[in-house]
Amino acid sequence: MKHLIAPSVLSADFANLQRDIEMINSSAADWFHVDVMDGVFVPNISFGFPVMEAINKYATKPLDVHLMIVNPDQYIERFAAAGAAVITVHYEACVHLHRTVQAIHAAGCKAGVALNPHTPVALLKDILADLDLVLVMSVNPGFGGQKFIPNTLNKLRELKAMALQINPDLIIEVDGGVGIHNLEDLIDAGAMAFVAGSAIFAAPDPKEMISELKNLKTGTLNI
Ligand SMILES: O=C(CO)[C@@H](O)[C@H](O)COP(=O)(O)O
Repeated sequence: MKHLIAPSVLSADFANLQRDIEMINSSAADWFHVDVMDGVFVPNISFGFPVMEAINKYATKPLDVHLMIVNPDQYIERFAAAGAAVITVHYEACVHLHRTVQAIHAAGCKAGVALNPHTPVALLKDILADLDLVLVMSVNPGFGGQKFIPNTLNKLRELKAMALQINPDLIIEVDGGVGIHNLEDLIDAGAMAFVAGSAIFAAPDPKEMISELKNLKTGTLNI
């Protein structure tokens, strides 16, 4: 399997959202990464259902929805109805994580769990078999344009080793400070899906940058 590129809509130009969505549609990207922030779980507010529905109206690729919100359970069906293909909740935001994962699957979506930089990968051992995806945060969630935290590489290696034992089909995604400068190291550490915001939208030619990210390492991943 070739690695997946998920441009983060958070870094798009919201005054020209349809234009940026169509750029992603016509690019080498695999998914749209949709960051929902509530101002409680993270110190920032992004957008909610109206924007998510607008993205879904024009997007022709799966929506990979990252919920940085408390009490995600109460919104899962609405995000599924708004077009989510993958719903990722935060480990740190869920008291009954297994129930939340069941609810995501019951809503017809793939289920992901995100880990903040300080949260050990080992805490996922007893839920890993039930997950489709783990999102390893390589910055503290809340803002685009932050610097990649190097310890993420150790976390990815540890998660990859766990996944090989427990859930070989698991998609390992990484988010925050990802770009052409570190993509190869991240692939080597075990990641296979890459969220990129500023690396794409601050590039002179965002569509060309998506192609560069997609084609950086030739061949297929050993997953
Ligand atoms: O979830 C988040 C931030 O909380 C990310 O998806 C960022 O939007 C990634 O932005 P860059 O670090 O790639 O600029």
